[in-house]
Amino acid sequence: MTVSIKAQSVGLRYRILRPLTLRPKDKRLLKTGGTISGSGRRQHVQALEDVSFELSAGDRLGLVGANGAGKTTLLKMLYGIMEPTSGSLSISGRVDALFNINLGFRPEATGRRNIELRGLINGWTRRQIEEAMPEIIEFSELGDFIDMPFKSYSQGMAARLAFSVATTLTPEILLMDEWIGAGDAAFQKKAGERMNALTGQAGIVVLASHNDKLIQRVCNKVLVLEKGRVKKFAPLEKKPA
Ligand SMILES: Nc1ncnc2c1ncn2[C@@H]1O[C@H](COP(=O)(O)OP(=O)(O)OP(=O)(O)O)[C@@H](O)[C@H]1O
Repeated sequence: MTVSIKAQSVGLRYRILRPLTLRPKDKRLLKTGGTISGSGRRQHVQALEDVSFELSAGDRLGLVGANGAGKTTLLKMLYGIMEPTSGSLSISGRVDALFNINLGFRPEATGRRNIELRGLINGWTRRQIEEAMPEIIEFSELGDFIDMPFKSYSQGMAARLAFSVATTLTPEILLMDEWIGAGDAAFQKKAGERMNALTGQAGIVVLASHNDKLIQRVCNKVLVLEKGRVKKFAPLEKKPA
């Protein structure tokens, strides 16, 4: 099976029930967020509208846009947490996501124990986990900290652990949020190389970030969202280093 993502005129509308207010609407055009509509208590936010793009094996997409432009909403849809309310989205390939570094990690458990737990949650066998363990620990470069509780890790150390676990047994489609920027320059370089390897093995990476340099380094395509609409979807020219 070939790995691919195809979004055709995808839209997503959040429904909101808000308390009644007599306060007049703020008519100023805001730069952030989708479009609010509706009347009375029943309102909705159009977070994505008419979003179309196609990705195939080997693509590394950078998802960019201002706060509230719809990046997280799109990632959640690609992950299958939410269905589009209009248009169609078809995805072939096993999807894995790294949205929030701390999500799913137990603060009191050691890094090593957390690797086991993550593995079990993701459906690995104990044997697979045992076999992958040395590589995960080595890639994370956490050294003796691997046997310290997760809560004693810095954000960057947590990012190293999360990334190492998620990419050692390679997913076909990897979705990621800004957090990868938490790693230091050396780790980001290594992570970038691993993402290249992953897409080299016919995978797809989608990375939402406000960090232009990171997107430039890691991605080959960019999707710019503005208030839920596609402003640009284009190949990314590699700038000379
Ligand atoms: N659960 C929700 N209910 C209602 N509206 C929501 C919900 N989640 C997000 N939105 C709205 O959808 C729009 C897009 O939000 P989203 O989180 O996708 O943006 P983003 O591009 O990831 O922003 P940021 O850069 O700030 O993380 C915003 O207008 C936001 O207010």
